[in-house]
Amino acid sequence: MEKRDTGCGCEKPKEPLQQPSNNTVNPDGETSLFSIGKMDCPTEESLIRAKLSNIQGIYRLDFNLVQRILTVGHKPGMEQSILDVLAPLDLDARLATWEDTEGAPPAAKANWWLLGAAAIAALASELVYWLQGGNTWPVFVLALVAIAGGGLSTYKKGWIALKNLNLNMNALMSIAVTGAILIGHWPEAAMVMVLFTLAELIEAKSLDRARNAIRELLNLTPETATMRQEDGHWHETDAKQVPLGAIVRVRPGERIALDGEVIKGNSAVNQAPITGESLPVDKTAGDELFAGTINESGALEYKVTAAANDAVLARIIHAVEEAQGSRAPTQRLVDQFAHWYTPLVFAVALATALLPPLFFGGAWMEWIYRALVLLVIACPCALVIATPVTIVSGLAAATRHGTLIKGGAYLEQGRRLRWIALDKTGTITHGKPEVTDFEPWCGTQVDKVKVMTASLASRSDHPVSKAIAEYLNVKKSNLEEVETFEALAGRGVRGEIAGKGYFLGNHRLVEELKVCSPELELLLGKLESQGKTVVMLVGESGVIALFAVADTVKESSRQAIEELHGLGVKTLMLTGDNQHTADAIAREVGIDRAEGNLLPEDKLQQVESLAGHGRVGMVGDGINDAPALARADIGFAMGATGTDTAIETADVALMDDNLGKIAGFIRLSRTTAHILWQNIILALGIKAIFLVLAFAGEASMWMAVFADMGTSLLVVFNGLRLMRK
Ligand SMILES: Nc1ncnc2c1ncn2[C@@H]1O[C@H](COP(=O)(O)OP(=O)(O)OP(=O)(O)O)[C@@H](O)[C@H]1O
Ligand SMILES: [Zn+2]
Repeated sequence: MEKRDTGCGCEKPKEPLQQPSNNTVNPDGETSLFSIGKMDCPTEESLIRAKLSNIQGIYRLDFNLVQRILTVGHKPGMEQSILDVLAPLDLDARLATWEDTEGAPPAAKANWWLLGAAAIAALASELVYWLQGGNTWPVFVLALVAIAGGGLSTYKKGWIALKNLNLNMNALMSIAVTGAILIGHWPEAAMVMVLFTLAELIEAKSLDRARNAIRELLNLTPETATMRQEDGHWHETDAKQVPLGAIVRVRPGERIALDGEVIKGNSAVNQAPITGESLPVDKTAGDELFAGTINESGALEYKVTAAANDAVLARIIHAVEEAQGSRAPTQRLVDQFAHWYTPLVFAVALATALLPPLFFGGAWMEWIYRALVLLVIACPCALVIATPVTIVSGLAAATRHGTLIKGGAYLEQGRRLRWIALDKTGTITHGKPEVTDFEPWCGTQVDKVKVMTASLASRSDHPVSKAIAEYLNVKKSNLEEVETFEALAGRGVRGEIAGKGYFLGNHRLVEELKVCSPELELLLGKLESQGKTVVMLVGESGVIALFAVADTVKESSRQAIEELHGLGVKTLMLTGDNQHTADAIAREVGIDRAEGNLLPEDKLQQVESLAGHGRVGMVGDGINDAPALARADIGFAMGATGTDTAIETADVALMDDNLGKIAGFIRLSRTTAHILWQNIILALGIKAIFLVLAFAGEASMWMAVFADMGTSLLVVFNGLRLMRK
């Protein structure tokens, strides 16, 4: 259990963001994170897996290659023994937490001078060999210098792998280089070793870029904040030291250092770092501010509401980093393939070295050489690295646009969505309805009706109730005491005032109470066909008054729906509101189908009934949409800056309430899939070509290393391309 120091003893620590949920859960188990400093190429992963997977008490292993984090689910108290098992692998393993992964350990320091000298020695060896027409002692010496300078670490890692009966790239390279030496190809052995080491270094560097892409978002928050001291002076303070409740000042043009609530001043704030929307938002006393956003026009004073490491932005970043650990389906497929590929090529190489000379009179030296080339080709590195780099770049791009994706799997699945179900209130509309009509129904005194209604409505958080309470504007001291107050899901509220029962609710409720009448029905029909929502105050003698409220459609909704249709995605509106209103709003924004009068479980059922027609996404703002959001293949939460629960429960959280982000997400998912397949075809294609060439004796060893290095770099850069999307 990890605790955050919120800087205030009485503050309850927030729950850590959820781990991706597709893991086996063991109720009495613990989860530990290990930082594996030298886990660069996926080859190290299989080494660790082989070591740990057979140990009693370990039930889960998750590798996050990009962050170099290994998550182990195990019986309590096993941390040290896990470290002991990992120690001989020499991978620099240590216990870690998500908080202290601050910039994952940098790639092993490259000794460029040594590598440069090794490269010169290798080239010189090649040159001398060519000038003197054969292997002379200077050729040996130069080649040995090159191999020692460039390849010792490869040999060391290769040896550890071989000892563990693991054929990783280092093992294959060590065998290939040693083999080349044994058959007298000295300069080539030297060249291959130097090139391989260089390739590894460049690859590690490019992975660092992907790794830091998300971290860089965190650098958006200033290190210091201007805090008011007890004596009223302003003082520049380390942002991490600012306690909750402190008063902080931010000048125009400055970035906001901490989450807070404005207490003084007016300004426009650019919230793009969080919402991806660069249109400034006006802020005044009482409004929320987010760390990392930019204060544009005026000076603001605000009260700090979250410690630095608890800011919305910090929590987003942790969520995305954890999301990188969950494997996308393609990645699992590729991993499985790689698992078989290397041993298979190794077997083929062995056969190539032995069979032709033994049975078909081939020349030994020639066929052994071809076998060695095959070994070089056997590395699946490019293939295995291609997927995580692409996915992580995609996740980073989405985060930059204010879309928080909770796992690579969702990014991959997004392009398959055929239906999007949308909630009405707060998703398509602003969710801030206003009262348009007030009609007393029976001859009760209007003033009394207002007080009764306001007393009930002010007890509820529902937008409709809030609108009514605001409209009636009854002084707090005049409100009646409400007893046994109760919210009736999808209907309204009830409570007792002065011993008498009252209801405030919709048509469904009125029908259930059997107090409807044809006259009422007529008026309801008229108001509803105008897109209004009607609720009624009901007393013991029947309906007392009618209130109609109308919500406005967001300007962005119409275009967002059009974009979805353009992508071939069908839309369905699901709402607890009446069918007339549902139809009116649906028509206004161009939604394909609308279903009204739905209770939360009906929304779930609607989503379920779509499941037969391809993947289904559901967009909602939380409360009565939760079951449907959970059932959908991808659940989208709107306006996640407001609620922590949205960040934590949804599969994809949209940081502001612009529906257009859904189409953006689907497009990004399609591009990601494109690049993924490009990468896989590229990696496999180049291998296939070289396999044939090597077999035909047309490929030399260092062509093979070049090809391998080139492919790795190509797929990494191709993947990083997504980051600019
Ligand atoms: N607390 C309440 N006060 C007043 N009316 C309510 C309340 N709760 C529900 N209602 C009535 O019941 C209807 C359905 O409510 P529900 O919360 O299920 O969905 P909704 O808010 O209308 O919209 P959506 O499903 O699109 O989010 C509301 O439109 C309203 O008429
Ligand atoms: Zn009726």
